[in-house]
Amino acid sequence: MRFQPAARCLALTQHFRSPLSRSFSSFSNPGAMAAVNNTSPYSSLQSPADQGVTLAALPKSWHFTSSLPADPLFPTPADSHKTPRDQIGPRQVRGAIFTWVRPEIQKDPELLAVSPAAMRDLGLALSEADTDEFKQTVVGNKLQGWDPETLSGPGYPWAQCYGGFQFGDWAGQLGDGRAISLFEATNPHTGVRYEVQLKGAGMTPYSRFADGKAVLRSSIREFVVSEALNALGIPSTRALAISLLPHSKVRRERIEPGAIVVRFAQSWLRFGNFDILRARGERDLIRRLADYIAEDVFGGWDKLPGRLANPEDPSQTPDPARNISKDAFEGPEGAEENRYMRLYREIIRRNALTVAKWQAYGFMNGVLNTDNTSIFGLSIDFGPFAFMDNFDPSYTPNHDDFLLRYSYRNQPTIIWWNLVRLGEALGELIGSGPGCDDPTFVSSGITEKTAPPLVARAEKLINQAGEEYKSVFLAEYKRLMTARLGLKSQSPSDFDTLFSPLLDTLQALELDFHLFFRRLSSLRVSAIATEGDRLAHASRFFYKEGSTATQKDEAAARKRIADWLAVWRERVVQDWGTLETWGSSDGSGGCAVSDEADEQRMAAMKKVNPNFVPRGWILDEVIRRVEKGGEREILKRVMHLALHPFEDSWAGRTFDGVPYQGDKEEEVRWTSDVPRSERALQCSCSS
Ligand SMILES: Nc1ncnc2c1ncn2[C@@H]1O[C@H](COP(=O)(O)OP(=O)(O)OP(=O)(O)O)[C@@H](O)[C@H]1O
Repeated sequence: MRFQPAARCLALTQHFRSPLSRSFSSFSNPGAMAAVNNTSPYSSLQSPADQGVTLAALPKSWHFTSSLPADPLFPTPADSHKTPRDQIGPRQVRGAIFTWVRPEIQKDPELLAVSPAAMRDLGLALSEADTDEFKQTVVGNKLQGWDPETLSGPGYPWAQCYGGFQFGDWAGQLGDGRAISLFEATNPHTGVRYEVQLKGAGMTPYSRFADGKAVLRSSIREFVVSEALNALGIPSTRALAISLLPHSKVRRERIEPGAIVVRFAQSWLRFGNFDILRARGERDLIRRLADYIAEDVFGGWDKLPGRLANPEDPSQTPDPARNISKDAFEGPEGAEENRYMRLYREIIRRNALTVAKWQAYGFMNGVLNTDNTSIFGLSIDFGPFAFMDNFDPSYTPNHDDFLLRYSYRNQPTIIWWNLVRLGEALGELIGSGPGCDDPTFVSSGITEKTAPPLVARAEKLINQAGEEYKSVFLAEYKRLMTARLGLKSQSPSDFDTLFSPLLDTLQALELDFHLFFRRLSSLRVSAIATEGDRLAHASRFFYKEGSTATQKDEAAARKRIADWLAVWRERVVQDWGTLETWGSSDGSGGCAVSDEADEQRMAAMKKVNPNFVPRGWILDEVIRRVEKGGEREILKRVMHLALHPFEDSWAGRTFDGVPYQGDKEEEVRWTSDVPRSERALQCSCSS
């Protein structure tokens, strides 16, 4: 396996290490959202396609809390509810996966915006956003499934206990310090179940030294990016709504307005949920949590991927077999894989796919600690995230990340580093192989005698899994880059001849990553048939004012881009050309791309190369205008673009039968060159 060609986007080879070396201990009418100017627009936007249900009718459950152990201090919801809210302060919580805790009551909350796509995906009618039931539920004032009078009901809110490695060091107990889950909701049409959660709803036992609040600034960022990532096809936690808390003044670097984002995910479990149990030696809880994830989150042990045909060469098994029975063991003696290995494999593969998408789309989380790495493979926790402006592999959006640990280039390595920590937590279960259900092992764990083969097996399997991670990552990265470049087939030489030279060129010439792909999407093959054509068209990739790099030697910059375009054009002709079109305007030897085929290629490229990404400077503008100017519509407009990122334009068009007014000038500005002073912004972790 070669990693050199991908050096611009991954540095996987350096940081692989012996895994156990340390210790063993659009809603149906998504266009609707921004189509209006009134402050409570949603009811006017119902369309016949709105098949959603009311919040009250949405099927709800509490599998998480009924399957896993609660904080012993509050064994039942009633115990928690009877306790005055201000007495549920920070402390260490042992022997538990979560604590029952209700959100604080919020006075005069103002619902600022909802994501129509999120409403749709949850199965909610958009008109629900206008109801008091909805507005009170999304800030935690109204609890679903709980009657405060009788202190009873099918469910009660909770906060999770987790820990984490932050910037490589063990940070101890973290937990949901300002997130409180309300219920699980199952979309009645799709059957997909989500855990619905508030962020910024008050203190929990996991708040440590902080206040349980979230500021409007970071809430807007999370609200928009969660939905933007999902619209780009990148797995992410989601955001349903954002509310302003007018009476909440939050102290950060300055006093800022408080807000609550209601968000949802198929699972909010993080690697940190296992880290804390391992750190505390709570091995029975590790097993219980692993069982819960396999059975409840992933839908059953038989859904998990089995052993690879040839673990030495994972690329031979791009889609490992599933439907393997819970108790099956696969593999040779000393490397037998049990169901916990299959669970680990599922988590590895999901995260490999997600980080490949981040790399292909130039997204950086900014703080990839283990408490910010999802068991479900979702992008999770949006602090100092960013989309790449100028392509720079060493860029980190995190102002405080001096060592560039979470820079673009390092993301694949870091996710693997985190996966190894997870492997350590699951190591005993993975290493036990065919003995995982042995009663002595289950009750008492390993002994001096049983440890060595167990450790050896776990080490072997986790190391093998590292190869699988790389393989899944690379395959997905190649797939996406192939699509982004408008190619139908993959060639083994693409990494060396196309991808790496492109990334090198973007970096050397300080070109914008996203604009490059989008502008390439509308470049006709017939327009770059000759060297002269290519040199002429090269400048479309420059900033209007030229860049520092191109100003130095614009002719050389044009030449470099033209050379790359020549290689790209050949590959496009290979994939889209036909002998029948010989002699067409393209005029390439023996085989050419018809105008019709080229139109198809350009349309396909536009479907994978976004015109809009919520860059730092755009979010800063939105925040400024909402905070200082009291604007509200801008939130709806930015969300509309985030939910329809691949369109050429938005204002004045109709989306799913609903006219969208928008703001033409604004969207042209937001999809053009990033203003010079606003490129590659960084932000701090304060939120
Ligand atoms: N204002 C706050 N009050 C209480 N706890 C906080 C606050 N800010 C952060 N935390 C806690 O500190 C830890 C790390 O914070 P981080 O910023 O990574 O997470 P977050 O943004 O609060 O949460 P999430 O990962 O759920 O989006 C988490 O345990 C988080 O709950």
